[in-house]
Amino acid sequence: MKAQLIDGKRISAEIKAEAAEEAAALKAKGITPCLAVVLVGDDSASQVYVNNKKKACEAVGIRSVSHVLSGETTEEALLELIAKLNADKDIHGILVQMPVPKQIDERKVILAIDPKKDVDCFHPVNVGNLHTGGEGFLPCTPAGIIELIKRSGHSIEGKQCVVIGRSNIVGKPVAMLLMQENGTVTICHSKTRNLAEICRGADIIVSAVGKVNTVTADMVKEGAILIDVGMNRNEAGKLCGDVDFENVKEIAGAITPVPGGVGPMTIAMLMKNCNTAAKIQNGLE
Ligand SMILES: Nc1nc(=O)c2c([nH]1)NC[C@@H]1CN(c3ccc(C(=O)N[C@@H](CCC(=O)O)C(=O)O)cc3)C=[N+]21
Repeated sequence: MKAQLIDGKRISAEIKAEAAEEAAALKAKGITPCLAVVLVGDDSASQVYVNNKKKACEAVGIRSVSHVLSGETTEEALLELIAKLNADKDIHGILVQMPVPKQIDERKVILAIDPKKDVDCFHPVNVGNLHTGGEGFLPCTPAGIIELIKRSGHSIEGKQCVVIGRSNIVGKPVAMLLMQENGTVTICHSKTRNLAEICRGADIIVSAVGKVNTVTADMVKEGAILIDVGMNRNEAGKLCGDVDFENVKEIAGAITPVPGGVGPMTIAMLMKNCNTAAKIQNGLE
């Protein structure tokens, strides 16, 4: 293997250790950071993610409370719960696990969360702050990607960055963060005509599509950095990313594995955001 393996497990552990110190410092001031996790329905993948988030809170010393609602929950009932959590001074972060069942409008849910408690950074006020480079939360997966690149020893400044995917949770915000790090950013998507050619010009590729083999070896420049946000199952049912890892790792300069790359970073950054939320709500930031 030619490429450096970017170890998301190790780097996320580093960040969680920093978050644990921060949480301890807050507790010394009489503030216990607390995350409320809301899960609607009994999707098994969502249950696993929510459990992982609770475990991370425990390890870091952040309190967590969970609300598990039936899949038949009405939008009104969910909005009511969010209003209650917004008003609760002991709760600093609110995370409603996505996706929500179809009778509930995801956008209304996001708008209902107090921006000061929006640790996902999904609320338009926080998205706006992200775009204007202001203070506040950074979205967990995109911020985790920037940390992965920097903490594995690479700089973004002046680099050609290609983001594949334009979702609100990954593609668009990670493009913005890469630009703020002084990268030159191209965003590609399903209607992009010459994806392979654009990728071949990239120093950094971030793939967030959700499709196996979106990035193959012929699309990668020698020495490029590959960040794989994909979470797919292959024919064998094995978890794999968007990048053809086995072949790309012989060409790339650095590459993230799936699992063990971007996924753990998302949760580590969530822990940081919970501390930030507690600080904001106590006038410390
Ligand atoms: N409001 C909201 N906020 C989210 O942040 C959010 C969400 N909804 N809905 C679902 C997605 C997905 N997500 C992941 C987090 C960690 C891993 C993770 O740690 N993955 C590990 C292991 C995965 C496994 O083994 O199944 C890895 O990649 O190594 C994956 C996925 C957060 N999400």
